[in-house]
Amino acid sequence: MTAPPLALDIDGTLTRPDGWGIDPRIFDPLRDWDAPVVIATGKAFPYPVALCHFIGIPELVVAENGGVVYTGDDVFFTADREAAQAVVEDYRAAGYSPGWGAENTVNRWRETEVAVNLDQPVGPLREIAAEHGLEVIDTGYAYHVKDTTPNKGDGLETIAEHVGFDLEACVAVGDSVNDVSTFQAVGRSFAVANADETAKAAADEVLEESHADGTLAVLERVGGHWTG
Ligand SMILES: O=C(O)COP(=O)(O)O
Ligand SMILES: [Mg+2]
Repeated sequence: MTAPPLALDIDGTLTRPDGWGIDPRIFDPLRDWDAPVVIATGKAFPYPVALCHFIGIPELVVAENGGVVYTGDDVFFTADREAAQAVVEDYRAAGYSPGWGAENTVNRWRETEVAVNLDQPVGPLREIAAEHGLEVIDTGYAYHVKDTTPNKGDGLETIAEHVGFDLEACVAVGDSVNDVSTFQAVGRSFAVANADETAKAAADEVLEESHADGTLAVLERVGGHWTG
């Protein structure tokens, strides 16, 4: 009769109905959640750490699409940034730009991949990434130039092992292709209504509600009366 561990994406999943900014309604239920809460995101490491800090929950974090994993005790890096940086240098040499401005905070603390603004041409980016043996994923919030190996699901497994919770009991919510590995790693997965087709196809259930409304509906459903 206890609450299940949670694996939650940020953008598209904890966001306000207009898609941007954290919905403040998620703070109290997550702070009071009676089981581990893992924030699994494509965003750079400081963002989910800060989110946990401001919610007031232990820092259990998968960042950079699995490139950085934090168990609360140890940090694991499963890729390095150098290869992605080389792709971006070639992209620049071809006349393009990551599209964030010179002193951007999107990539400033990013350690294992590089993000490119969605308003930049993705065709040449994909071509150059492929030449370097890397991939480009589109989360609906940014293009991520990354090593093909890391993913959120493997990061979540690392955290579950260290913290000691059962992934089969874990409930995940997400909205995009970078959440598919999370969905595959857990016992029960939900895609919010605004999710992309890949995430919807991979989820056990597609919610009627969008963004944080979807996540709040899941918390309502599974909180406290979970039987596994
Ligand atoms: O960083 C992104 O592009 C998306 O972030 P998310 O994985 O928390 O949705
Ligand atoms: Mg997302």
